[in-house]
Amino acid sequence: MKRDGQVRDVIGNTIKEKKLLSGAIVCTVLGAVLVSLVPPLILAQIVDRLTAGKDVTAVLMLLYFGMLALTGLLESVREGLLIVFGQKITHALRSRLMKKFGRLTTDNVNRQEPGTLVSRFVGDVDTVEKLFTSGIISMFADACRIVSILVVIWFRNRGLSLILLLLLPVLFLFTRQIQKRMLAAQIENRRAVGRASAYVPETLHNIRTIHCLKKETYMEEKYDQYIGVSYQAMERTNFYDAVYSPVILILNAVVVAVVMLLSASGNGKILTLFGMSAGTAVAVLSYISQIFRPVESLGMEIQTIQSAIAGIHRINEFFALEEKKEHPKSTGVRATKEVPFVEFRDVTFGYEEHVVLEHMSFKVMDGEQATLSGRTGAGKSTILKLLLGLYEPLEGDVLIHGVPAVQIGEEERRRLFGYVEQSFHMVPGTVRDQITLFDERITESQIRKAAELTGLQDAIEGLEHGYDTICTPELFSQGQWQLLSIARATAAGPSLLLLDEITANLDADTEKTVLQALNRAAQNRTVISISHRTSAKMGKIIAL
Ligand SMILES: Nc1ncnc2c1ncn2[C@@H]1O[C@H](COP(=O)(O)OP(=O)(O)OP(=O)(O)O)[C@@H](O)[C@H]1O
Repeated sequence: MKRDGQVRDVIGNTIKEKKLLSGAIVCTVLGAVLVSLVPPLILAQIVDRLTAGKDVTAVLMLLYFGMLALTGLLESVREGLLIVFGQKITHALRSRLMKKFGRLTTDNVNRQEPGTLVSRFVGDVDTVEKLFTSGIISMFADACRIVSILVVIWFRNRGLSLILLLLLPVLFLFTRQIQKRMLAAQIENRRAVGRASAYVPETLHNIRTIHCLKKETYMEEKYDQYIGVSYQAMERTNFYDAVYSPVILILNAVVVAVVMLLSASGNGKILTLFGMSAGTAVAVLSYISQIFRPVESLGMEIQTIQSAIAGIHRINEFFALEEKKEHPKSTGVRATKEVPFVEFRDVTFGYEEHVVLEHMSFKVMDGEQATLSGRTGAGKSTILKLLLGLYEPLEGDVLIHGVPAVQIGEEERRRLFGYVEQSFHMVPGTVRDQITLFDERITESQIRKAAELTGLQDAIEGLEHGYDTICTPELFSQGQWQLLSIARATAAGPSLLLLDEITANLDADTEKTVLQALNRAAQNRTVISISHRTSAKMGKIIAL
């Protein structure tokens, strides 16, 4: 596991980078705790002066309201700063997650389920943000608050502080019990929501099959089942929430009543513990309500921290996934007459335990055209993946102009390879973006040349905004999308075209158009293709 990939390090780095912000948070947290202790003490003095028939000075009144205002101000500044800090953490974490995603091995990328991946980036990162906005720091502030109030009450009414010392642990345990149950329900809810959100894109993906097999009812029932589990878990959370608050309020009222009754009892012994002036009584009342609130929040904060720990654990699991090996990148892959363009030299490769290619050797020379042929599952697409450097051979060498395919640098890839798959994968953006894939090195004339080569230029120019039209799935027909695939593959002028059953999903007429475009694109290029259709086979046959 790479240490620098962990959530803890992202948080640590953010604290280091934002020293001023972190310092300001500590100051406002401690400041708010200390300043909030003062108003009840001033109030006690005011009430004591009034009951003794003395005047209350304007300064005392102003000080009281001033301290109240300062407490409010410090608390709001603290909340604001915490939100900013939480957002910095979120930003840093999401950027790090995306970086990690880009570095995953091809196998690990294939294994990611869209719903689960989205919940790593969204839900889990949000729980880490909450750790700061309403978890660990608020918990520290609340703990400071409870201790400081207990200290002040100890000097004002020893009896009450003893009652509170006995009561607070019980209250805390009760709170924890409730929160634990709530957490279990929330986790169940999150899992159900994850399953339900993953189910929607999955269903959309298979919607044709579902309609063909008339499986709509099964689909609806399955979705209902997922959201049903989620609603049940939410109802349990709401129930605990509804029970907890009234219990706390009643307890608060009972403590106040007991203390007031005892302080008015007239019994000398009781009064040594509970006796107090009218002013102190007012202050004590205020402190009691102040001490219950943080105990109540403490439970919530523990829950937030627990969810964040679960979120952190899942994010750390993602960070621990295996990354692509770093290879020294080649800077200049040069074509020479003596070295084959593509060479498989005694290659053995398999996915985990499953060996697909054994001691495979073949050569394709510069400008040559070859078709990979073999039964389904023989490993034809795997050969293209090895050529693209997505996987490394277990044994032997996969060479492009004598250089191992995995060592070909990013800059060189588009100049070397043009890859056309069975179906087109649209990227969000315009028609131009589909062709360039946001590669700024591809010029306007290269874009137009690629469109012309595939015979798509009239269709594109006929669109309302031409090359700047935003793409939607219904913009082109299936055959036209496949032509756009060829335009995308040839735009950067690559010397090798890799074609993976590009006409597999097309009717005979469209296949003819695509093959004509392909023949134009294949001029002066090396081509390795896979096709089961005899009509689409090009050049020499490499049998698997
Ligand atoms: N990412 C993967 N993880 C595990 N096994 C895989 C993976 N990709 C392919 N395979 C397996 O490797 C074998 C070869 O697959 P490949 O797609 O290369 O075959 P193919 O010859 O192109 O087949 P087809 O003609 O049906 O497209 C198959 O048994 C397939 O199940």
